[in-house]
This record gives sequence, structure tokens and C-alpha cells, in this order.
Amino acid sequence: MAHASDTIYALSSGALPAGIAVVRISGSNAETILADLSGRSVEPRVARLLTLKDPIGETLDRALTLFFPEGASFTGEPVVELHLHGGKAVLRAVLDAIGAYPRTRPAEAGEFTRRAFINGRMDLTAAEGVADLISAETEAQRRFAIRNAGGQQDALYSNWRSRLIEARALIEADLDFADEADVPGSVADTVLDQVHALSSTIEEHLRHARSGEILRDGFRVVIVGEPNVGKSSLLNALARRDVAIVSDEAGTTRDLIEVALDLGGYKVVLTDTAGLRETDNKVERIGIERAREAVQQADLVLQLYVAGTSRPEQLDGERPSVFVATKADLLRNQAGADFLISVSSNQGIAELLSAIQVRVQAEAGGSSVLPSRDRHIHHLRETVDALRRAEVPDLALELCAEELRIAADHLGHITGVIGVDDLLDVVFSRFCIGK
Ligand SMILES: Nc1nc2c(c(=O)[nH]1)N(C=O)[C@@H](CNc1ccc(C(=O)N[C@@H](CCC(=O)O)C(=O)O)cc1)CN2
Ligand SMILES: Nc1nc2c(ncn2[C@@H]2O[C@H](COP(=O)(O)OP(=O)(O)OP(=O)(O)O)[C@@H](O)[C@H]2O)c(=O)[nH]1
Ligand SMILES: [Mg+2]
Repeated sequence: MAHASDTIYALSSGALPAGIAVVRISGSNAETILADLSGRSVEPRVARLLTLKDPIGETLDRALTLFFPEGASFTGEPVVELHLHGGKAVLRAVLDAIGAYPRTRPAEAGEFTRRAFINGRMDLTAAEGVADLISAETEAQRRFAIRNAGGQQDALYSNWRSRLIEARALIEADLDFADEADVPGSVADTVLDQVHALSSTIEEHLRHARSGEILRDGFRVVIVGEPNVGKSSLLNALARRDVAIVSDEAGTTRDLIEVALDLGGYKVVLTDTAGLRETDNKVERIGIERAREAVQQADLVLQLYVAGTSRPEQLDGERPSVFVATKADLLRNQAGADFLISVSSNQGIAELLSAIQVRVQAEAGGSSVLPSRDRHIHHLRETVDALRRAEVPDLALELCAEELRIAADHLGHITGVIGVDDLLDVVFSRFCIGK
């Protein structure tokens, strides 16, 4: 990590050329840079149209400018925004002029948000929410991200954490007065009841972990079946474009082919796979192995077979699956299928899609705060484990207090109030530059 005291700058808007491009500058030099480039004194939080000039007086651009003073900006540092004409040469010239100032350098990925976190403008889950908001492609992803970016996940975990800290304080107070106490341990009993209630709440919260991942990363639907049953044809029909090669040759698809769909605002990731059969072909065998692995990750497996042929065995593993009989245009009567479809006549495709949507809606859940990243789930599990240990009957109060401390610290890791130094690079490197 380069110097945290440097002034940083980056193009914060999208690809060039663009109608307008926004450059953000954050750090102690920001105000000077704007005053210098514009030759004007800087007024906080007022949009001004200024002519920016390089040191030899050549005009760089006429830009709309903003200045946010320290303590009242996105990062918490002095911030300047230049709303420029979005041409490549304009940006190159302006960024070069900014970079010429001492202790001023291009921002790293996520560095503005990282500074906002360091300066206490937001907790780590809100910063993750900002990243999720930027990558959100569907309405459900957007709603989920905006809640976390607005601090709802932080509020929930911080509340749990302060309850644990309070419980520990009460137990330690009980310990201190135990010798002189009237009814030793009585405070601890009440506290432990509260701890138990909280650990149940967190366990319940953890049970919805997959819902959070589905909202954020998408609901995984995997299409499997023997060669030539029409898997790739179905993928193309559901995606409404020619993603996968279709042919009457058995064994056409070798690798996994993924497409993301927006189903009623939910992200759904559809995977087409190699046809399952015994084969001596090396490449095809690898493809079949990948298909089996994809099934293990699926939220829903579509098991395809040609209508009128015998229904295949249920695949190994406990993944939810439905049987889809294909090529219905070639045959009428069909028993045993959950869905009867034809890509040629479009029969049953809309029904299959809406059935998938109903499942996603049911599994992604609604409006509550949900854990959505491995690190959330890990620390929540550790929290519950520590609380379970704290609840062991007749545990010495010293040990109980220590388990409560461990539990509270794990919640603190999630929001970033505890030991995050090594974590920050991981969290913020996934951001784009300029955020
Ligand atoms: N031009 C522009 N648009 C943007 C951003 C930005 O940085 N610049 N944002 C960047 O993500 C988002 C808006 N988020 C922001 C969050 C806080 C502050 C800010 O100045 N906060 C101060 C003052 C608060 C106030 O006036 O109410 C503060 O918190 O002290 C600015 C933008 C989306 N749109
Ligand atoms: N009549 C009819 N033919 C279909 C239908 N769906 C697929 N086909 C045909 O069946 C053949 C195989 O289709 P694919 O989609 O490539 O089958 P696949 O399951 O992906 O096959 P592999 O990739 O080899 O495992 C192609 O000739 C398709 O045109 C359908 O609904 N009706
Ligand atoms: Mg195929």
C-alpha cells in the first residue's frame, strides 16, 4: 500500500470518450490543486464553472468543479471533483497536470472508499455494499447492496456486538463481587439467558446465508442430460441468444457454458454442460467431470431427456432437481416429467422460466439483512461456536467471559472495528479504480 498521506486522484466515471468525465482528488493537496489550476479561490460545496489552465497558462478544459472540505466529504478528506469534457486527450492532460503536484499520485483500486472506511465514514460491510452496488446488474442485487451500503448490516452486527460486550461486563462485575455477594452467579444466569437468545438469533441469521449469496452472486441453474437431448438448445432459448453451439452430433458441448439472466430482478446463472455418457475421449471426459462438479454447486438442476424415452436416474448428490422432457414437438404423450418443452415450437419454455423464477424468489428471500460473503459466514459461525461454549453449564465465569470476548471480536471483524489490516487489501483490491 502506497502512502496513506498522499493526495490521490482518478477518473471516477466510466469509459472514455464520454459526455462528461468526473475526476476525483482526495487528500491535503486537493484544494490547492483546484485553486492553482483555476486561478480562483475555492468555495466549499458550490458548483462552479471554471477554466482550468496548466502552469504555462494553456487552457486544459472548462469544467464544472466542486470542493468538499475535510470532514464533510465522501472520504472524510478534502475532496475536489472536476466534471470535464469526457475526451481521452482532455483526461490525459488534466490527469498529468494533477500528477505533477508533489505527494500526489493515481489512486489504487478502491482507495477512495478505503479512506472513507479508515476515516470512519462507513464500516467494512457498508464499503462492501458500495462495491456490490457498483457491480449490481439486477433490481434485487441493487436493493440488497443499497441496504448494506446504507449501514443496515453494520447496524445489526454492531448491535449484537454491543450486547455481547455488555453481557461480558456484567459477568466480570459479578466475578469481582462474587466473594461478598448475596446470591453468587444470579446475574450470570440472567446474562446467559440473554446470550442464549442472541446465539439462537445468529444461528437463524446464518441459516439464510445461502439466500444472501443467491442475491449477490446469482441462483445457479445447471442443465444436464445425455448427449443430444437439447441442453444447449434450451440454454440458447432461455438466454434468447446463440451462446452455445447446437448440432445433431452427440458430444457437441465439451466445456461449461454460463450465461447470466435477469429473472424478475433476480440474477440467475444458467450453465450448459457436456452430455453425460461413457466415453474414451479425453477432452469429453474432462467436460463430463466438470458437469458433475457444476451439479454439486447448483441451486437447481434441470435433468433433460428426450420426451418418449425413459426418464434418467436422479443424479447423485442432494441438489434439488426437476425432470425436463425435451423435443415435445416430436412426440405428444409423456409421463414422469415435471416440464415438457420444445425449443422448436417454444412449448413450455415460459412455464419453465417462471418456475425457476418462483424458486429464486423463495430462496433469495426478501428484505432482511443477510450474510453474503464467505468472511461474514466464517465469523458468524465462529461467533455462534464461542457463544455455545460460553453457554456450557457450570462453566467458570472467567472462561465464560473470555468466550463472550471471542464472540464479540468475531462480529467486530465483520464490521472492521477489530484487526483488519491484512483484510483491507483483499476487500478493496476488488473495487474498480476511481471508487
Ligand atoms: N459527483 C459525485 N456523485 C456521487 C458520489 C461522489 O463522490 N461524487 N458518490 C460517491 O460515492 C455517491 C454519493 N455519495 C456521497 C456520500 C457522501 C458525500 C459527502 O460529501 N458526505 C459528507 C457530507 C454529507 C452531507 O452533506 O450531507 C459527509 O458525510 O460528511 C458525497 C457523496 C454517488 N454520487
Ligand atoms: N425437433 C426438435 N429438435 C431439437 C429440439 N431441441 C434440440 N433439438 C435438436 O437436437 C439436436 C441436439 O441439440 P443440442 O442442443 O446440441 O443438444 P445437447 O444436449 O446440447 O447435446 P450435447 O452438447 O452433444 O450434449 C440438435 O440437432 C437440435 O436442433 C426441439 O425442441 N425439437
Ligand atoms: Mg450441447
